[in-house]
Amino acid sequence: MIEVKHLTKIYKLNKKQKMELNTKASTKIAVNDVSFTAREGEIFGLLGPNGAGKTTTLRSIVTLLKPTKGQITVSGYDVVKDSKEVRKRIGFLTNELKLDGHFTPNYTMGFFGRLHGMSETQIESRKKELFDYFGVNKFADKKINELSTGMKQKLSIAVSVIHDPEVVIFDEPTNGLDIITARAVMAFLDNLRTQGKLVIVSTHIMTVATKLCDRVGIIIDGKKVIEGTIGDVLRDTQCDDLEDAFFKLYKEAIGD
Ligand SMILES: Nc1ncnc2c1ncn2[C@@H]1O[C@H](COP(=O)(O)OP(=O)(O)OP(=O)(O)O)[C@@H](O)[C@H]1O
Repeated sequence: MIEVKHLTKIYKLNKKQKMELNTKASTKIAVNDVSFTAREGEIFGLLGPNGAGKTTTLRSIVTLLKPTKGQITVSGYDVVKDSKEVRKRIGFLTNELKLDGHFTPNYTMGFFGRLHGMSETQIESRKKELFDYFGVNKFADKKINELSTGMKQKLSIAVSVIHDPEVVIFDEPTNGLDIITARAVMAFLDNLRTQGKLVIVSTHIMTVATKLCDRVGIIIDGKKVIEGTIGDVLRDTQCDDLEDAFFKLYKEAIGD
């Protein structure tokens, strides 16, 4: 289980950031008192427009950012005090993960497996499972530079979950992917849910959330405006689809 309690993240802004945001303020509240719970066997979606605070929330969960206020626990471990224990249990996937193009998929999987303290036997068996699933076998000894974009993306996912984590956090899972790769990624996440893993994804694409997520939390301008199953959200907003519900909540939140 992941419990996010009253998470607040405030960034200090440098001169350049102040100019970009067109503000004189010296800080930016990226996440403002956000709480939610996600459980094993479900895909929880963190939804919101660009800049809403999704990435900041996910990076706080995976121990890459320290919350300014509030507390997050992953399987009972505090992300600040027990960050090592949290990292063992989590796979963090982002399309920004850059693999070194001079190495092969085989070498890369071994390298990351060893980083996670896995034995060579464990690495080989997990590698086989993931390469079979994503169809990487034919390319396992080619340089990553020579692979197609879709294949590189599938390999990045395989690398991120080499240690078979119980929790998988995926920032914008389908962003920038072609339709075939996007479908393979969604099927993979669905499969993780079937295995009883806890999956959290962030997305601003409501059709992806509708297809994939059991429950969602919608964040607008750093604040959570609703949490529940897709059915709960539709009922509470009296809308027929998630996109309409999202726009209704967005208008209410920004006071339009
Ligand atoms: N390191 C930082 N320093 C200052 N401000 C930041 C920093 N990182 C993010 N922000 C600001 O915090 C807010 C939330 O950003 P965040 O990346 O969490 O949003 P997001 O919902 O993931 O959106 P996107 O999909 O655009 O990444 C934005 O206004 C962003 O400009």
